[in-house]
Amino acid sequence: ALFNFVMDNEADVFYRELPKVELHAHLNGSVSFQTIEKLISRKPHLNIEHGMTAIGKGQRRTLDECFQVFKVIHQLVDTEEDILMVATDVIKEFAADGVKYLELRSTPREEENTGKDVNMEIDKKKYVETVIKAIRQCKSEGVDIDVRFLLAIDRRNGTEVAMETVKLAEEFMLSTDGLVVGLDLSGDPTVGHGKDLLPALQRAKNCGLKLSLHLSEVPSQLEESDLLLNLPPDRIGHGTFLHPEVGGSQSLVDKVVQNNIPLELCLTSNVKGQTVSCYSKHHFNYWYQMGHPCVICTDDKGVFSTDLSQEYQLAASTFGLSHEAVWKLSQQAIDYIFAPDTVKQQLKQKWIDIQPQMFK
Ligand SMILES: CNc1ncnc2c1ncn2[C@@H]1O[C@H](COP(=O)(O)O)[C@@H](O)[C@H]1O
Ligand SMILES: [Zn+2]
Repeated sequence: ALFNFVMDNEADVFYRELPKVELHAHLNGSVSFQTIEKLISRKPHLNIEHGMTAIGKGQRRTLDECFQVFKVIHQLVDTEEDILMVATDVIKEFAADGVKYLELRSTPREEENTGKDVNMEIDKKKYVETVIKAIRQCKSEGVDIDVRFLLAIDRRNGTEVAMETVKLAEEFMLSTDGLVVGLDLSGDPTVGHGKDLLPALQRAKNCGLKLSLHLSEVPSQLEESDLLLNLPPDRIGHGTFLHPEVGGSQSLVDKVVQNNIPLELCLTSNVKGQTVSCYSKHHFNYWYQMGHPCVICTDDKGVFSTDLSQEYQLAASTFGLSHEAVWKLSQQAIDYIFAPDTVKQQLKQKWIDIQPQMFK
């Protein structure tokens, strides 16, 4: 029974051995069952149970309920020690799943930890430094994965916090020698408006930070999506309701196509969060058929009880992709990473080295 929580299923060996690129992973949504166990035992007074932090097999929640889950996880992850452990565990888990390049994203948070040791206080700068420390530690331990970091703007927090986050990202881009590569715009899509965040996002773009924006994750955001597409962003998260068949518009699709903006697609996240009714109706099909750049991602592997191997296998079984097509899908994702060309070349070589073992 314990293992039911661990993972819905385990992917077949082909998908586990497939070298993969993960471009859409929220740190606190990626916390595994095992790590949650450790956090719960550190904080028994919170009375948090597993059912509150993950959505298991066959279960679904509204998107709104998903955002309640993040609040619970944030309660469990509120000290420097927690953040360091969570980031380290998440990186090692992605590596164990065959991910060779990972862009982690996380919202810098400040936690007062009132009543506890003053040393436990954490500010946004310390938060970012701690994630970077975890990335560097994994690297020095020889974990076989290249990890980059995107600072996330929670749309709920408005103009000023967004600008503050951009400045922080700018600072860290320079001081970490390119480990911080860009920004993410995320958070409850029903709260706040993209227009308030445009100046901050524009500034980010101007100073060389890359942008990955959650766009049209829920219906009826045509105006906001249009505004944000004019930036344009370097990648799009979800884009579930961009195309006309689901209430989007052809002009939005045209903007995405003309700017050749890759989509980060997260099948289980959308099905469990109920913005997509079933796997076969996922918009992966629409964009993939068109030959548009699509990258399979997990979004929140902990909360949605999945991993990247499973997501590739689900895409393949749902849409009838051959092993060759799946290989191509994972290989093409290299072109859409935010790290520089030298990194892309290294990854492409890795794929070339691994290919013969997988197609013998
Ligand atoms: C399910 N679809 C989604 N849509 C929008 N934002 C999401 C999300 N899933 C996660 N996040 C964003 O990531 C945060 C948790 O990780 P971090 O604390 O930043 O590491 C959430 O609070 C939310 O802002
Ligand atoms: Zn997301």
